[in-house]
This record gives sequence, structure tokens and C-alpha cells, in this order.
Amino acid sequence: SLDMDYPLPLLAAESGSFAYNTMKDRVPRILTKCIDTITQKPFEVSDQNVEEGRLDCQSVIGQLSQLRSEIMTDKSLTLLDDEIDDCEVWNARFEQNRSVHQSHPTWFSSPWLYVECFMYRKIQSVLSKSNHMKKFDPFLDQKNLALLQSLPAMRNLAAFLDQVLKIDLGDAKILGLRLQDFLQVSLWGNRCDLSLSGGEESSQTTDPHKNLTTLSEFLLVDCSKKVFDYLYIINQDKKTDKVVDIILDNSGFELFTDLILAEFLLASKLATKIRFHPKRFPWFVSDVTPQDFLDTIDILGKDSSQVLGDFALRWKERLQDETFTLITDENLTSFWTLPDPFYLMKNVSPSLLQLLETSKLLIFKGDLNYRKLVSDLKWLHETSFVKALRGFTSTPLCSLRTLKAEVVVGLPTGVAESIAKCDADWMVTGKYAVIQSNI
Ligand SMILES: O=P(O)(O)OC[C@H]1O[C@](O)(CO)[C@@H](O)[C@@H]1O
Ligand SMILES: [Mn+2]
Repeated sequence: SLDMDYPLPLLAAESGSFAYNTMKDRVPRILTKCIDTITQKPFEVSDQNVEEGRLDCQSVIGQLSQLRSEIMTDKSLTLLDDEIDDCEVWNARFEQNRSVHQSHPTWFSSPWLYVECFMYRKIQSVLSKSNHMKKFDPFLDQKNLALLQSLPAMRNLAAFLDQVLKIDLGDAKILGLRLQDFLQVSLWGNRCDLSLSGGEESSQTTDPHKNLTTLSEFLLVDCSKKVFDYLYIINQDKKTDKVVDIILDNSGFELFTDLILAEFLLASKLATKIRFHPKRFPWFVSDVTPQDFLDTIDILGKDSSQVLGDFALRWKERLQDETFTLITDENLTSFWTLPDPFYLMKNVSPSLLQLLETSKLLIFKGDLNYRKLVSDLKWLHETSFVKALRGFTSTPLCSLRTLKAEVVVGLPTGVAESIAKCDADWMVTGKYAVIQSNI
């Protein structure tokens, strides 16, 4: 097949790789934390019948423990048997994976992207088969804590946007520089994810926009100017709608930076409408669910500071007048929690692709979205970003991503080698970043 022309996928089987460490240590730890959370609140799930609630929890805990041990001992993957509507697609992926491996694919021998997504899908499977925990979010406490810890940084950032919007943005040069600022703030917001930190120090305590100059040293590719030039040109046509889509990643501080970016795009009239794409269920610990999105705005609205309160109020109005739209239709959200790279969207979720193609700009947040943009293959670092997209959409897009997995493309020759010399784990700590685009 044509796949022969492509590099191999990242695999957890390669001992010493980040994928290996993830499946060996990080994923079991995430499951342990999840189990602990459920253990600590066995009576909260059913007010009516305490005993029944306890048994329900026990069964969930038992199944999650079994999942953890199956991963740790590299057992064969199994088919899903739940009622969630993407079950068949997942089982089809199972067969495809098996036909490639010709035997019994296991947690470590299968493509890392696939198994890592499968782990989060398995958690949903277990919850969906429970009596009282179908809608339970095992990561909610972690997400809420991170959000509260980030409030001071959010107040700073909100005040910065507030100031920016008070000055005249009529000058193209200033407008461009500010857009680049907010793209970069949203980018660095991606450093805060709870699946990498295991729940620790994931909040933002400093003033992000003040750090942009310091951080720029770690920004390996920066297409933000190109993105502005493009938006500015299409902005000359005042009549047409300018929809921008943000494919969200993490809740907490990162989501806030996305909201700030969205507000800037609207207030500066570079866009007329923003569509937000959350995950339909809890995913990779900290990813935004529709509930997280709405709760976040509520929590901001209750903050003691005027500035957060004002923005929260404005964002509630935007949700009303639909200048902000939260995409929740399952037909349009289910693709994001499949293991599929985005070039497959045209076959797997044509309705989502159709929606995205009505957009002027797609902003993909974070590491996992990046891995799916480039199919999680071991590309040479010099491979062009557009080539790695494998034909995924003629719609202009950009990826704001801090590096947390051993895949990155579009680097100038020699860059990867020279960083690797002084920073062996440069690809996996979130220290470095890229803003890449097909424009
Ligand atoms: O929230 P993000 O930026 O998608 O990152 C999620 C995490 O998931 C991974 O993609 C796999 O564990 C990491 O590389 C990263 O730490
Ligand atoms: Mn994430």
C-alpha cells in the first residue's frame, strides 16, 4: 500500500521512548489517581440508596484496576462492548490494527496514539456501564483545582486584554503585533496540562504576556505573522462572515487563554464569530468538556475581581448572541475522541469536515491535536508541515502546540540536532513550542 511511503507510527514498544514511559508509568498513575478519586467519594453517587451506590463504585473501581493491570502487563487489547455510539468505529479500528499486526495486538505493540486514546475511551466504557456514574467526570477535581490556582494569572491576562482594547487598533502594525501576542499567550497556555504533570504544578502563576519575550527563545517555528496577514487581507471584505474555529485542548488556564484570544479576534473585528470544539467526554485528564467550558465562565463570573467578572458577563452574552458557539452536537464532536489522524476526517466524519470548511481559520490547540494533524508518525523533523498533514483540508489552519511527544515537523535543518545536544528531552517537556500553519 501507499503507507509504505510513510514513516512508522510512534510505538510504546520502544523501550526508553517517551511513548514507552507514558504507557509504563504515566498512564498507570493517571488510572490510580482516577481510582483514588472514585474511592474517596463512594457515597456521593447515589443519595437514594447508599449501599447500591457503594456497590456501583466498587464495580467501577474493580474494572479500572483491571484495566490498569492489563496495561502494565501488556495484555492483548479487547473489543468494546458498550452502548456509546462510537463503539463500532472503535471495534473497526481494533480489526484494522489486528490485520496490520497479524496476531494479538497489545497495549505496547500497537500504535501509541491509538492505545493512549483507547485508554481514555475504556474509562468511558466502564463508566457508561455503571448505574450511577455514567456522567461522572473522574478528572473534575483536578481540573477545578488547577482553575482556581490560575485565577491570579487570569486576572493579569484579562487586565492586559482590557488595556489593549482601550487603545486604537486601527493601525495594522499594532493590530498585527497584538494578535501575535494573543496567539502566543494561547500557545504557552498549552504548557498547563494535567496528563503530563500528573496533576501537579499545572496552573499558571506568573504573568504570561510579560514572559512572551523570554519564551520566544523556545518558539521554534512562528507562523503567527502569516496568520495575521491572512486574516487582515480577508478582513478587507467587511460584508462576509468571518468564522474562526478553535479546536480546544485543556481546561483551566489554557481554556482561559483561548477565550482571551477569541475575545481579541472579535473585539478587533478580525473575526465575527468563534466556534469552540470541546471533547464530548473526559479526555486526556484535562481536556475541555462542554460542562468545563460553561462552568469555567460561571466561576470567572463569581471572581472577586471586576475584570474577570466583566469578561464572564460578556462571554455569557456572546453565547446568547452566538458570536461564541460551543459545538456540542455529537455528530460534530465524536471525531475528536477517536484515535484517528485528521486526514481521515473526510471519510470518518464528513459532517465535521463540512462544518470546518465553512471556517476562515482553524486553530488547533495542543499536543494531542498536533499528533493527530501529523498522524503521529516518525517524520524527519525537516519534513514540511503541509506534507505531514497528508491532504488534511484546504481550509487555512494553524497549530499552537508546546512539544510533549516525540514528533515534530517543519523545523529548519539542524535545529533539532543542536537543541538535542543540550536538551535531551526537548521534545517532551512542553518547554519548546511551534506555531505552524498551512497558509
Ligand atoms: O494536552 P496536550 O497538549 O494535548 O497534551 C497531552 C499529553 O498527551 C500526550 O500527547 C500523550 O501523553 C503527551 O504527549 C501530552 O503530555
Ligand atoms: Mn490535553
